[in-house]
Amino acid sequence: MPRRIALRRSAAPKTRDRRIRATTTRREARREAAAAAGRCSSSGLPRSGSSTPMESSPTHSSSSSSSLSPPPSPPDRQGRLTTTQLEQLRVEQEVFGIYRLFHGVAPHTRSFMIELWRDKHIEFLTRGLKQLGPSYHVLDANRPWLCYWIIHSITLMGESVNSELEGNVVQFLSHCEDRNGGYGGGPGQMPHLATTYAAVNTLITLGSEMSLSSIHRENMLKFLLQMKDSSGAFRMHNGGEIDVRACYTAISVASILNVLDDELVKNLGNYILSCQTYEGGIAGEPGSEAHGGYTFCGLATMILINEADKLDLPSLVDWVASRQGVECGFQGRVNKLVDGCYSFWQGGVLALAQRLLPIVHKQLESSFISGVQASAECKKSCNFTAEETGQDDNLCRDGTSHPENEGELSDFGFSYIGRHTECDPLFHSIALQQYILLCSQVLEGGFRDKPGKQRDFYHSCYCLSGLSVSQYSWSKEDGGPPLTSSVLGPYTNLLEPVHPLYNVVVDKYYKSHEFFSTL
Ligand SMILES: CC(C)=CCC/C(C)=C/CC/C(C)=C/COP(=O)(O)OP(=O)(O)O
Ligand SMILES: [Zn+2]
Repeated sequence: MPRRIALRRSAAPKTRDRRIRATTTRREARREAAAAAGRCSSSGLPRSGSSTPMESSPTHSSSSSSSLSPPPSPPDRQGRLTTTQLEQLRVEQEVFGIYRLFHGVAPHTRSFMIELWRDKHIEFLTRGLKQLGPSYHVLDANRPWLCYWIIHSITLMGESVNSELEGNVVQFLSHCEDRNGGYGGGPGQMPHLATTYAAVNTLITLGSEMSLSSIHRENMLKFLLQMKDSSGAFRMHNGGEIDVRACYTAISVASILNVLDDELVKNLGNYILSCQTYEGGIAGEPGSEAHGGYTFCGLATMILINEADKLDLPSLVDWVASRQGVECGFQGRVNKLVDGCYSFWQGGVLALAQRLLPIVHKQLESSFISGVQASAECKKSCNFTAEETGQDDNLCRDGTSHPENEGELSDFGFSYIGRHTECDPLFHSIALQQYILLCSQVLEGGFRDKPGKQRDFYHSCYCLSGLSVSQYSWSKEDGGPPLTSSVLGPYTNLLEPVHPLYNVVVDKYYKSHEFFSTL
């Protein structure tokens, strides 16, 4: 599959130049790491080859995984394992995963187990995408989602689909677009906010002129306004349910396409606020239980409409941080099992909150005396200054609203990503990478909820998105190459960074921002 790395420098504004440099540095760093490891493919990825010395030599004994046993043979220099090695590794991975689920500590971690099996993932994902053709009938109302999960996953690994597949996807999504705006789950189906979000994120991730210009923004705005309820919230579809997911998908689409207006935002913040529970997290609708998926949707929406300071952020952060368990992964809600997909839903919330820490401190200070002490403690480790956090952001840092400081509604997603933080991650990022690579990664390609479950495209997308968020969680500037110590396993495991508000790869976001801000 061809790899497209070319980025046009010509009319790029300053910020974009900075991004291009960051991208180049990231790719160079990954390439250098691959070269040092003896894997010299042009993209820095392990390459599949034909016969290798490892394959023709006798395999190492299939002895136990005790730490007294001799160190395992590494995979060959091209990153391939023999069938016997693969089988042994699978058994070890299952045992390790199950062991971790019950005991929460690693018995013995073998270095080659923590490798990201890129080629296998790309193979699994590309095969899935090709199967989405006209004869596809499984999950028929979900095809835009499948496109997004697969194409976003491929892009996170620094690859892209070939132009024929891209053309097919753009054409297919055009058939799903309603002539009055929005996208349905398949051709001729009723437009729905979830599939609209999936279709728009797919087209932005593909990123070509053909792809971006296929979206009819005026109709989209009309559709979004139709989904707006008098309460301020949104419905998933005409006559459909109202919930926080609908609010997020509507606002994410409006913001990224640069059509967000006051009418869409009216009373929305109060609705989301009414979904924050006594636990600290956010529920799907008022009166329900807090859940990681909805907490992500609620917080991202509030940031995009510049009302994050209305939420009780200290209790939200506290609730989400407490969802990372001894197994190293995240659970979605209290008393439930960990699951790889929450690596993004919960990990993403903490990545967002990391850049809201000045508001968290202010809320703690103005609440009660123990809050002031906690804030002082926290400040000592975070070391904020006004200049560091104040670069063209319009979020209130004193917990109150200042309409005179407010910028254009569609700017909040853009200014958020350029923001600098001195704060360390709010979760254990290496532990999360362990869960994703050791328990969720399937060696034949793809990711799963947990050991014992089947791989699927949804979990592949959100495990990889969570992995990216974790790898960059120590970076003080968004998108800058992380230190090797922030990336578990070989540096070739490094993924592309995502824009955590929309969950699209940052470079793709910048390209779309440039495209839609000039229209
Ligand atoms: C953008 C968009 C559409 C976001 C969706 C966000 C999301 C994942 C919401 C979660 C929905 C939910 C209540 C799952 C619980 O399932 P469960 O009971 O099977 O899982 P659990 O035991 O882990 O809670
Ligand atoms: Zn899941």
